[in-house]
Amino acid sequence: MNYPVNEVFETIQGEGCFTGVPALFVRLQGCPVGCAWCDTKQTWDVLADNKVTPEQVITVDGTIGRWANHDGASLITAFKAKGFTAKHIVLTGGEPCLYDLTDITHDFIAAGYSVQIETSGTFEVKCHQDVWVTVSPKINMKGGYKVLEQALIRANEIKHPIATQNHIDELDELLADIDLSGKTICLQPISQKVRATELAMKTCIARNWRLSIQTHKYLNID
Ligand SMILES: C[S@@+](CC[C@H](N)C(=O)[O-])C[C@H]1O[C@@H](n2cnc3c(N)ncnc32)[C@H](O)[C@@H]1O
Ligand SMILES: Nc1nc2[nH]cc(C(=O)O)c2c(=O)[nH]1
Ligand code: SF4
Ligand SMILES: [Mg+2]
Repeated sequence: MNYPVNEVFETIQGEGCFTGVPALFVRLQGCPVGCAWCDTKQTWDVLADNKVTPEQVITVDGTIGRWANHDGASLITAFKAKGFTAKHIVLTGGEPCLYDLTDITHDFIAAGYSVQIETSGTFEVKCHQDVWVTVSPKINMKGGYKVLEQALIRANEIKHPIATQNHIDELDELLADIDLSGKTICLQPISQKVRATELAMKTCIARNWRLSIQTHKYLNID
């Protein structure tokens, strides 16, 4: 199956449980969710005018939202051609679960990579059973509670972006009926704001949750 790929790069995972792990990022183009504070707004629309060649997306984009079709095999070939050495692949976006990720995650795992998906939980998560699923729940968004609940049940990690106490209260309400055993909960301050970071730290200490700061933004790397 082909997927619209916006960019591919090797870096250090900056967020969540795998913070610090060398990783190959595969960012898929397309997201209809529309978070006001989204840091990758260029990935929202899949515009025919922005279609480029498959070779052109094997590098950082950052602003344009250009895309090209790839499948798992063509991406693995591209990783090798680039001399990438990371063994962990992060499928992000955009919203990667707009697409059925069964094929691509099977290809990556068969090739010996560990795989993580970053998703908003607004579409059903379809992937290999060994994939680490990070759900960053987008509450009251398109998709509805049933879909979000399915994603939260599948999640290995729930990484919630927060700015105010209201965001924490919403998360409490959302998680009230979910069995959280074996899942890690992280709070991630929105846009490195000082007050959000203080609130996240305070709440993580009180609840024994994990703080996820976007370390790549402090390091000025991709
Ligand atoms: C760009 S999203 C792509 C994956 C998927 N659409 C999602 O929302 O999880 C990757 C991660 O960045 C987080 N994120 C996006 N913009 C952010 C911001 N300004 N501050 C903190 N986290 C942000 C999202 O919540 C998500 O955890
Ligand atoms: N270094 C780095 N870590 C990340 N973790 C999640 C990211 C994302 O945009 O999904 C991201 C990203 O864009 N860069
Ligand atoms: S769901 Fe993810 S990619 Fe989509 S707008 Fe929200 S943060 Fe951005
Ligand atoms: Mg990012």
